[in-house]
Amino acid sequence: MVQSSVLGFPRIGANRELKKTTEAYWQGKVSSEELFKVGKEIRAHNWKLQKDAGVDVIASNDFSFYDQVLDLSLLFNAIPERYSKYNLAPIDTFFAMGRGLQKKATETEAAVDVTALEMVKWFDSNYHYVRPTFSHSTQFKLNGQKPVDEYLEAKALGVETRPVLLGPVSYLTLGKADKDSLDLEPLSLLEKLLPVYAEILKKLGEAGATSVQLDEPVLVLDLDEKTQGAFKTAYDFLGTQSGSPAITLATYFGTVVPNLAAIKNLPVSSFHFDFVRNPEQLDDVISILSDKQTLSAGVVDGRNIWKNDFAKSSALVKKAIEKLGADRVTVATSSSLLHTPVDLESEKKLDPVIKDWFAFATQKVKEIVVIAKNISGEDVSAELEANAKSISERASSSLTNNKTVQERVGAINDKLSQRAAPFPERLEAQKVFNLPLFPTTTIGSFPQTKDIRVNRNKFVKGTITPEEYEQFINKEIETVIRFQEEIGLDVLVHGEPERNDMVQYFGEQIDGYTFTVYGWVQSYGSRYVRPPIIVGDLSRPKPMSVKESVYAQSITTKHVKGMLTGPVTCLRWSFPRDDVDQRTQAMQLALALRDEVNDLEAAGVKIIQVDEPALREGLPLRAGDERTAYLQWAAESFRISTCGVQNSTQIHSHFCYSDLDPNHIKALDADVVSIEYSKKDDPKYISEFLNYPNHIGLGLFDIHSPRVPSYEEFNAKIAKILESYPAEKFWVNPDCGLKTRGWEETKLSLTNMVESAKHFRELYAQK
Ligand code: MET
Ligand SMILES: [Zn+2]
Repeated sequence: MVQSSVLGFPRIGANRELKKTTEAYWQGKVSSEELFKVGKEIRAHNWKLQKDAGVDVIASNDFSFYDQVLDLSLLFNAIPERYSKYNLAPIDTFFAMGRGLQKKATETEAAVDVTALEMVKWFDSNYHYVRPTFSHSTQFKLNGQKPVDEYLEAKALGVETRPVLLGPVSYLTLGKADKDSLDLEPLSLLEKLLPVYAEILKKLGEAGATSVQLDEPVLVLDLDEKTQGAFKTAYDFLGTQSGSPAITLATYFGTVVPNLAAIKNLPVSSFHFDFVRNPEQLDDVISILSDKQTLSAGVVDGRNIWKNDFAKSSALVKKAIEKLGADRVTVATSSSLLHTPVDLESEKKLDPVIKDWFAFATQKVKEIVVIAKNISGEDVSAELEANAKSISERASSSLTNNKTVQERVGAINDKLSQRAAPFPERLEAQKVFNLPLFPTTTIGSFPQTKDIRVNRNKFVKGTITPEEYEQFINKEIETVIRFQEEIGLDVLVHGEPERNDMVQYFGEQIDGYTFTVYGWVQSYGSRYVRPPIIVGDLSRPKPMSVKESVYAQSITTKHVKGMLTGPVTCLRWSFPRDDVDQRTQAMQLALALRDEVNDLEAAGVKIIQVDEPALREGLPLRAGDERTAYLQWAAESFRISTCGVQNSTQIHSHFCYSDLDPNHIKALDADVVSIEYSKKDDPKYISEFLNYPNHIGLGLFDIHSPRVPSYEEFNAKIAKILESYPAEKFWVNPDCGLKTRGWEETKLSLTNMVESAKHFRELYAQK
């Protein structure tokens, strides 16, 4: 029998139970016991679901209350002193590291005030992990034993699992040196870290685990020699400890071929590779297996929602079996299913024709089992037949093709992606805005209050009329406008109250998209997104955002910035088609957005921001032709969206939560960009932006945290930046939109920020 394996299951719960309970815990409404209970229920549910489906290898320790990388930092005691010094309960230290904590002193407890650790995109996905942060004083030791506890918890339920942990080389490589230890090379800590890994593996062995999955996703990146060499050091050590479970070394999201030398001859029992992304690596990876090593073949996509093509997957697995024998091959998901929604069955509103093309996590679990059965010669002919029918119906469906759109994309020429004049000339034309030095602005969204959500739901359900809803939205816009006027912001926004999500809102107005009701996927912590699904060719039947921006502009004499989501971000934060290349989908979106930008301008909105926070995340993981091509079409699609305007119209763009390369941003030729910066605090980062030719706002406070930075803190930050950064290019803004924040902290933070900008304006006026 060929075995089946799932590398990890979504942990948010079928009804987002995790989010509800974690947020209630943060608000002090439920106890930690209640929180732990809900975590336990979700885990039990997930394990049982997989066991009932017939999966042979089920993961444990794939659960986390915030992030699995942060779990490891806690487990290994990589806790910077600024968190540990408060002696909080472990779960509170954990959350403080993930999201910061600010608490007034009480009679029994001291005040707490600490910012979060940096949060970064997980490879090329929209999941964010909390970056491990090391200093010279980091003392690795076991702090609790979460993987063991969860293994035993599953065992007690009658489910034998394979615990999963991020492997040591990836854990260190994905981390960084803390501010006080900038000369520290994370990988230099390997020798210190390995004994602690060995200790937890040994404990797992003692608890009865026969195998563990160690994820080493950095193997799909370009690695220097030192990092390549670290695999040998790490696994020669971990793979030869007596009493430790057998190791499956797993990679995903790309090809491992350029790094094969680094993992050849390692004493591990098994390798897992992603054959959804890179089926062509099969022969090469098989060639490094020793006689006893087994192969876990990732053939069901952990990153998308399309139904698996059983014929194709079976063919690949059979090819592997021909070389290795059936007892040495496992059928697996390509990666953890963390990146897919939980259950397609919850979707009652989807067009049944389209629904038949999809598989969510629960369905993917079943797919794995069917493929394994098929290969083992069990009779699954009914499933195979239904699958083949669904695949061929989608391929020939009229729902996916729009000739007009295809022709318009075919007619794209260079002129479409060039502003009429270069930046210096545009800057002159944009003096009409009469902005002060250090102009202040925000990134677009303001707090999405309960009131907003309630009214939106009423509107969706039809219990209030479109007119009533519009009135409600206008009232919200007015509140946001008045507040910004009051504190003296320079470029105002309408606050985006009408948007449930920055991609979904536009997707819903673009033909070719479809939507789920329960298709939530974790983005970070308790923040989940519901990516819309690109099913067919994309076009915009009518304006999407003009009404709200025009209303906002009509009630103020200050400049209001129109807000749009860029083509790359729309693409990246959707589930894309797998039958058309990404460039084509980006171009279709670019043309739809170009019409929108031009409509905004014609309606009198002369400052327009097109957000591209996902630009970096889309970058192919390895240098090479694919990456060069991506950078080219990504920038081109942004410029197609934004280059149809007058020189005097000011185009802004915004980027967040990724390590940005100024060259990628430069290619967009936006007049002003705002980038996340508050947690970077790294002089190297700012120096990279020194030569950025256009204007730039470095984010001054973390919007993921309720913490309010003081006026003095803003002053210190700005002063530090201005030590090297040219004043005339510098905009003042937060890291990102404020939609996840409450009004109280928003008011205080923005007021302090604006006051600080005014302070520097005065200082510079005297110069
Ligand atoms: C993740 S980037 C968000 C940009 C958007 N305009 C907002 O303010 O929410
Ligand atoms: Zn942002």
